[in-house]
Amino acid sequence: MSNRQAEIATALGVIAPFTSDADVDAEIARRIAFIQDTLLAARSKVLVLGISGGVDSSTAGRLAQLAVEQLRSQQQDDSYRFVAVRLPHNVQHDEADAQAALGFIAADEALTIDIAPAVSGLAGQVGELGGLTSARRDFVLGNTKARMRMLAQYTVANARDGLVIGTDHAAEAVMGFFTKFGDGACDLAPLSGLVKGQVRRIAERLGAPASVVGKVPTADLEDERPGIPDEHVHGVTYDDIDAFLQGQPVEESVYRIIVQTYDKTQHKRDLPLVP
Ligand SMILES: NC(=O)c1ccc[n+]([C@@H]2O[C@H](COP(=O)([O-])OP(=O)(O)OC[C@H]3O[C@@H](n4cnc5c(N)ncnc54)[C@H](O)[C@@H]3O)[C@@H](O)[C@H]2O)c1
Ligand SMILES: Nc1ncnc2c1ncn2[C@@H]1O[C@H](COP(=O)(O)O)[C@@H](O)[C@H]1O
Ligand SMILES: O=P(O)(O)OP(=O)(O)O
Ligand SMILES: [Mg+2]
Repeated sequence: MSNRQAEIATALGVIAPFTSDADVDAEIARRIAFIQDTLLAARSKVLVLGISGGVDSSTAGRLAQLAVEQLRSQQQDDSYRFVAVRLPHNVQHDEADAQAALGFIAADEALTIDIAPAVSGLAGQVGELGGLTSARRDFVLGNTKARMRMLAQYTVANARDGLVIGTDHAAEAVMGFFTKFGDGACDLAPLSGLVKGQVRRIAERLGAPASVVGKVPTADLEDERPGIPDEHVHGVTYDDIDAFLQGQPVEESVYRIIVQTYDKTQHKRDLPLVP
């Protein structure tokens, strides 16, 4: 393992590879306890999370649901709740996958908020967008969609005195693959420090259907190119990223892409710059 690999893995809190189902179970229990401790410390009883149909939000959502179910029984208090939020932009092209995710999570409550009217309302007021090519405008509005989802989740959380869950983990964090103050904004991030394969392993162990466990990761932010796989954008695979983070040898080109991307996106993992 190179010094940079070790330094980055440490900075992102990457945990040791799982060697058995017992390791996976222990990690599930630790993360459920983290969610519970966070709620108790914040004196909050409600968790809110957007469910896209991807494996990350499915896993974080199921952990949240299990956390509140246990709290209800431990605290003898029925007001602990998990609210799953569908946040399509108009009609989501893979809505069936999102419904399968909701079926697996079995949330106390499921809401749907279409973000399209808010996104187009804002876009109509921003003159700068008119001067962009259609592809560039679509990309810029992709980040606006991620931020609108953040606004929707915080609006629900504010109304319910709840906390917003984020789904960032080490394999996304290292690539800065989130919209700053969009899906990167949250109150607690229970998947932190996991690599992508570990998220899938946890999902599987929690009983997620194979279609959810094996769902191709996508930010799905662009209207003109729905469902672009993250790996096409990264230029490296999640297996490559996981291997890098777990200190295994990787191709020179993979190493270079990951380290360069990590350095370029450092501002997203830091607090805002101050004088
Ligand atoms: N799978 C996912 O989780 C996911 C989700 C959303 C977006 N994405 C991808 O992530 C990317 C989004 O990131 P982005 O970079 O386009 O938009 P972004 O808005 O997240 O980050 C860019 C913004 O960061 C600020 N910034 C840029 N350089 C800075 C610096 N050196 N110091 C301080 N601030 C700086 C500027 O405000 C800039 O507009 C896209 O590739 C998108 O597809 C992935
Ligand atoms: N379409 C969506 N509906 C609800 N929640 C969503 C949707 N798309 C994204 N989200 C939330 O954002 C995070 C990050 O998604 P990435 O695929 O990693 O970009 C996701 O886990 C949902 O919580
Ligand atoms: O965050 P999600 O649930 O959309 O998962 P993925 O990042 O794999 O698309
Ligand atoms: Mg996704």
